[in-house]
Amino acid sequence: MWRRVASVSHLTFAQKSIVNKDVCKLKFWEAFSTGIPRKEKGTFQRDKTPFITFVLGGPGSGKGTQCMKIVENFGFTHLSAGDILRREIASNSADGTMILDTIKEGKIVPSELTVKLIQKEMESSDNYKFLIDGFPRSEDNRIAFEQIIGAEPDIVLFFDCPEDEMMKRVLNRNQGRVDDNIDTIKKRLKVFSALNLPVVKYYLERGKLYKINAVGTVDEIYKQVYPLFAQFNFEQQV
Ligand SMILES: Nc1ncnc2c1ncn2[C@@H]1O[C@H](COP(=O)(O)OP(=O)(O)O)[C@@H](O)[C@H]1O
Ligand SMILES: O=c1ccn([C@@H]2O[C@H](COP(=O)(O)OP(=O)(O)O)[C@@H](O)[C@H]2O)c(=O)[nH]1
Ligand SMILES: [Mg+2]
Repeated sequence: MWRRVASVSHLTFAQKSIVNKDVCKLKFWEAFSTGIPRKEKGTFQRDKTPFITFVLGGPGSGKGTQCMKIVENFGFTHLSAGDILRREIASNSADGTMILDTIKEGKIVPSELTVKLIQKEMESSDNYKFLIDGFPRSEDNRIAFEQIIGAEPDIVLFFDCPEDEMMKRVLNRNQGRVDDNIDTIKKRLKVFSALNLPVVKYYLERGKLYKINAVGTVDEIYKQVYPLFAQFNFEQQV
C-alpha cells in the first residue's frame, strides 16, 4: 500500500488559511512505501496514488454543496458517507434497519461498517481523487479508516458554521431526510461537538486542516475553497 506522506504538513495553519498559488509549490506526487505490505484486497493498485480529501463540518454547514463544485472544477469523485449509508438502507441490506435507527437518533454508525462501504466505493472507482464528505465523524471513525484503508487524508476541509445557521439550513433542506427535524438536529449538533470536533483538532495539530468560513453565499464560500485545490494543478482542472 502506498501512503502519501508528502503532504502539506510543512505549511503553517496561518499559511493554509490564506493559501494562494505562491504559497504551495508542493511535490505532491512524492509518495513512498511505508513498508505496509501490499494486500490482495483493499488496496489501490493503480498507477496513481490516491489523493484523499476529508470534508468535515456540522450538519448543514454546506459540505455537500461545496463538494459538488469541487467535483465540477477538479474532477474528484464525491463520496458522501451519509449518502452511502442511505443507499445501504434503500438496498434493504442486513444492516439497513440498524443504520436507519442510528441516523434517526443522530448517532454514528459503527466505524467498520462505514469504512468498508467507503472502501468498496473507492475500489470500484477509476478515479484517484476522492472527496470523502461527512467522514470521519469521530476519532473511532478516523482510526478505523487508517487501519482498514491504510491511508491518511492529504488534506482536510472544515466548514466552520454557527449552530443557528446550520439548524436553519437543515430545517429548510427539504430533501425528505429522516434526520432533518428539530429533535434529531439537536442531537446531531451535540454529537458533532463531542465526537467530530476532536477529529478537526487532530488534523489541525497535524497541519492538514483548512478551515473555511461557511457563512455567506455558496459562491463566497467557494472562493475560499477553490484556491486550496487549484494549488495542486490537477490534470482535469478547468
Ligand atoms: N452558503 C449557503 N447559504 C445558504 N444555504 C446553503 C449554503 N450552502 C448550502 N446551503 C443549503 O443548506 C442546506 C444544507 O447544505 P448541505 O450542502 O446539504 O450541507 P451538509 O452536507 O454540510 O449537511 C441545503 O439545503 C443547501 O442548499
Ligand atoms: O460517517 C458517517 C456519516 C454519516 N453517518 C450518519 O448519517 C447521518 C447523516 O450524515 P450526512 O453526512 O448525510 O449529514 P450532513 O452532515 O450532510 O447533514 C449522520 O448524522 C449519522 O447518523 C454516520 O453514522 N457515519
Ligand atoms: Mg451532506
